[in-house]
Amino acid sequence: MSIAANTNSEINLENSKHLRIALVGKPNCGKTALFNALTGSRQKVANYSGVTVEKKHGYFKTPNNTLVTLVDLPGTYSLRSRSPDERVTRDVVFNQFKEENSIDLIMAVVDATNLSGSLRLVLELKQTGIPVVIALNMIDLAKLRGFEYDVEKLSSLLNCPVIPTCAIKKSGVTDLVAEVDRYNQLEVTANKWQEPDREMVREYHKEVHSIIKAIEKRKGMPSLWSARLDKLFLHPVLGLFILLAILFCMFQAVFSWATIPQGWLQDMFDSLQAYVAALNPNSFLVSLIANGIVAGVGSVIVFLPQILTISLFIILLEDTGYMARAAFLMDKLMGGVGLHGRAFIPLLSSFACAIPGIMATRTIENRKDRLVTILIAPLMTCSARLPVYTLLISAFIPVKTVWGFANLQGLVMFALFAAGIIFGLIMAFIFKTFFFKGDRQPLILELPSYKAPNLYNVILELIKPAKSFLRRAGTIILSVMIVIWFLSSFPLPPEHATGPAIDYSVAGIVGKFLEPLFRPIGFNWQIVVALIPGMAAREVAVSVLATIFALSGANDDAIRESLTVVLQHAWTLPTALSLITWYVFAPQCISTLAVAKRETNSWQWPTIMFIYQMMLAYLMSLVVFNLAQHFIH
Ligand SMILES: Nc1nc2c(ncn2[C@@H]2O[C@H](COP(=O)(O)OP(=O)(O)OP(=O)(O)O)[C@@H](O)[C@H]2O)c(=O)[nH]1
Ligand SMILES: [Mg+2]
Repeated sequence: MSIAANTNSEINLENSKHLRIALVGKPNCGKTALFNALTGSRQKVANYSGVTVEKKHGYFKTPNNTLVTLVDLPGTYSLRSRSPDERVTRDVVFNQFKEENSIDLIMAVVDATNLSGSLRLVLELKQTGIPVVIALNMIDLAKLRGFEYDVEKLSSLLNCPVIPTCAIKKSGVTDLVAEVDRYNQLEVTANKWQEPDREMVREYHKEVHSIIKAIEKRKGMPSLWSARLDKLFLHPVLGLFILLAILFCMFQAVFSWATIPQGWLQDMFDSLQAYVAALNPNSFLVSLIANGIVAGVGSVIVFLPQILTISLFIILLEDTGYMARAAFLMDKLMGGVGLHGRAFIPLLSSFACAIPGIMATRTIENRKDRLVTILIAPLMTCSARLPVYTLLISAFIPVKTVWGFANLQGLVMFALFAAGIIFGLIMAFIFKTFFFKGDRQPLILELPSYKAPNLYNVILELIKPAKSFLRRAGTIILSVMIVIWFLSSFPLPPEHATGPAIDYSVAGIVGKFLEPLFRPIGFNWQIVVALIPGMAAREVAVSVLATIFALSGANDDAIRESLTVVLQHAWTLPTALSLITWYVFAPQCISTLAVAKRETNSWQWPTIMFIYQMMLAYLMSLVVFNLAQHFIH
């Protein structure tokens, strides 16, 4: 069997042949699952089209000591390639990337439950002259649905090896690797591929049809369950209701399940902070560790259960195949504001983080549609906002049950997410009407069949956000917090100072200098100080507040209280509401702007993104602050 290895350095390049193999196939046929099975990688696998949007490399060695570089590619139905992600696949097949060598072998992945959708691409691939080996994947599902094929005949008709595989169970993988070892027996011919015109497409279809007729020993049935469930989930009224119910449960879960482990973590960090602080109240080092590191980083880490809860919901929606249905349901609504139906999945991914969301827009063909989607992606509530929302909601929104069953805090969180979506749609409408006029293309998206979520995959995908969250806490947040501690502690106050030491520090001075600018929207100087490093990573704002309040309280021997309680005393409700509003809209993330620059290849779009978000945030906070003051006082 193959030896899994992920990095170049693990492989001894001497004394071995080297082959470059590309995985090519229609979307959602299991290319990445096969890639992971062959190379031991952990690339994202999910049950909808357009999961992979860029090329990924992995490595393995065959029993004959051939070193293989395997390239996982975005799915495509044809080499004609329309959208940016599909173009990557075509460019790899035709060796358009200067920095890479040409492909020696194509591993064509064919969905055994849907041959007609897969074989046309195989016929095109055969035209390239590059040797092809076919993985007849999802053979388990095909069998289950009653399909039976004459594999040998398929192999002779297409004149290439065909290996039945089940990528998620790794079955057939050994045979596939054995075919790689027989590479020398395969013929390389000249490239005869031409961009297919209508007539050629018709010819291809005919050929596919006759191949299927010749090899199909028994015709299976499409999944009965999928058809039944679709009647429910795709129903124009009931379906929307179910979608809303699912999202509602997700936010309720954040404030019911997740708050329990969050409480444990909070207690742990509070005791740790108190313990460290008590070691030597006058030492700077102790203060740095207690108030800067433990209070700052701890205040963010306690939100891990929230991040995991939302991630779990999204992973389950992706893995079961529901996500593509949600895209269809939303298509009408999104079409109403001029958004492309394909914008749904990138926007939904932006709930985890705008960065993969913006990258996922590569599946959108039309540049204008893609730009609009990129511009509004940051308005979707990413997980980095969760700590800020949760903290402020816990501090200012009472724990109350409304309508007999709903948790009020969960409802407010739901409303914040909804605000992001609604304003995203409004902005899309404005952009589309004034800047990117154009016709709307219909959404063509193959609906995957429903599957029970794969436990291994769910755990694997859940570990990823947990890891990246903790990594952020341990790197960027930790380093920002150390800097913030210094800026909030020095210079030291003059000898007979009356106020807390932080008032005399750099952070205090800068915050107070900028405060007038933010006074109309109700922000005090502590918030202003928190917003600046919050640009590096949104959650940092929570850490900064924790440190500022820890330092402010350190002098007057106050009993250490949790940040939630401190905030309740320090801020008014209008201020809190204004800050929450700011977080819904403000461009508080440099990495998002950087990715927007990379994906659009210009500074123009991230600049527009920054300016419109800033204006929107200020304006909305102003409105909310004034309304709240008017009604609450
Ligand atoms: N039952 C079964 N499911 C499979 C098999 N291979 C993949 N899957 C599932 O099919 C779905 C799609 O798999 P991916 O590997 O993400 O497909 P892909 O071809 O990389 O998709 P894109 O990147 O979107 O083009 C996932 O839910 C997998 O778990 C298989 O052989 N049998
Ligand atoms: Mg993939």
